[in-house]
Parts: sequence; structure tokens; C-alpha cells
Amino acid sequence: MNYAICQIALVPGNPQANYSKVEQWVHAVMETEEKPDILVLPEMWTTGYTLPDLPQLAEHHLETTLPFLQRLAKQHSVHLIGGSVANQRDGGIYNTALVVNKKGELVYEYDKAHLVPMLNEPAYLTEGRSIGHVFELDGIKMGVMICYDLRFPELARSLALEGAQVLHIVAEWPEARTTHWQALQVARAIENQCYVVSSNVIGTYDGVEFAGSSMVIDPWGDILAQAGKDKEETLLISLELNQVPKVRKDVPVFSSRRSDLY
Ligand SMILES: NC(=O)CCC(=O)C(=O)O
Repeated sequence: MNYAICQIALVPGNPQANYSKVEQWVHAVMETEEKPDILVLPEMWTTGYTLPDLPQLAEHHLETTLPFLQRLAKQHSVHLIGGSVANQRDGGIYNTALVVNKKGELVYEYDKAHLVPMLNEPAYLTEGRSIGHVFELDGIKMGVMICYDLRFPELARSLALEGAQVLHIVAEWPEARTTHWQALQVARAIENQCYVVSSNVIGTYDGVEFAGSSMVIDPWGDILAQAGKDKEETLLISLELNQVPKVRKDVPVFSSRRSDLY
């Protein structure tokens, strides 16, 4: 399964500029020889972290991003892990991840369950009311977690128990905690024996510098690819999904679990 992972600098508070950047990126990446099957976008990529302005900037019920991604998915026949966007609904603003398959169908939608206090999300956003579940693309079970969710092993484990072979992390993770960003992703890959694929942003907003360092980690915990910390970049990589059952057989963590104890 060929992946293209997007690491960009967002234009804060300017959805039109970000749609245009992402559209150009999609067209460019679909012209590469790798012909990706799946593209991955970062967190809150339409607006960036302009939280106080979200009542004016956030779309309603994914009314702009969903048709935008559906059009690109169909045009290029590519699956889109569409990052997340600020999404107004039911009187709140959610940080909502969305996945669109290559036919342009919305196959998954998830509201960030763990809002990040260090970026003041709880003051402006509404937390999701359910944990994520797996979805399927080309018959492969997968999951999405949004940035701070990475710190909660319960979510990753629950997705793995549902059969996820790939966990996607869509993020705007700050540079100040780069050590955690890397270590937690490697940990989630090792403990769940699955691929971890992340898309983070670069640049600075409101005094917060973002870490870049988007990553791909295999089910053994080896880092297969990692972007730089301060430049826009695309990671192009092919995942060997048969590695997942192989690692799970060699180190049979799932059958050693004591679900009678916890
Ligand atoms: N956007 C985020 O959720 C950032 C998470 C973060 O800063 C952290 O976990 O540290």
C-alpha cells in the first residue's frame, strides 16, 4: 500500500489559502511515479490553531472540506485520510477527522476525544463523545487518532483490538515536546504491533513552534521514514502489511493478554 504523507506549513486563519495549498500538494503528489493509494493530511489544516476565531472560521457539518476531499479523491482515485478540521455542529465546535475513499465516499468521521489543555483547546472546542473505531480501506482495517490522543494508550489499544493494522496520527504537535512525539509513536507501534503513520505541520503560530517530524513506524517499532523538523515535505513510502501478522506471531502479545485481569 503506497502512502504519501503531507507535512506543510498552514496559513493560520485562512481556509482558502490552505485548500489551495492542499489541492496543489495532492495534484503534485499524484503525478509522482509512486502513484500513492492513500494520502494523509494533518490536524486542523483548514484554519490552523486560530481558536478564538473559530466561531467565524469553522465550517458547519463539514460542508466545505467534505466535498473538497470527495472531489480530489474521485479525480485521482485515491483514498484520503483527510486530517481533521474545525467543525461546528449541535452548538459546539469539534476537532473532526474524516476519511474519504477513492470513490469519494465518507467512510469515517471522528471527533477528537482528548482535547489538549496545553494549546487551550478545552476553552474553545467540544470533546468527542465516543472513542474511535476502525474503518476499512481496500480491505485493511485502520484507525485515526488526533494529536493529543496519542498520549492515551487505551485508544490505540482499542483500535488494535478491533483489528487495526495501521494507526494514523493527524497532528499539530509542538516542537517543545518532540521527544514525546517520537517516543509515543514508537511505543504505540510496538505495543499494538501495527504500523503508525503520522502527519504533522511545521511553522509557528501564536508563539508555538510545531515539530514537523512526520513519521512512519513499522510493527516492530523501527522508524521507516521521518520528515525534517522545519521544512515542507512529502513522505512517500510503501507499507508491507504482511509484517503485521508476522510480528504478532513472533511476539504473541495479543494472545498473552490477561483480559480476565484488566
Ligand atoms: N494538537 C495537539 O493535540 C497537541 C498535543 C500536544 O501538544 C501534546 O500532547 O503534547
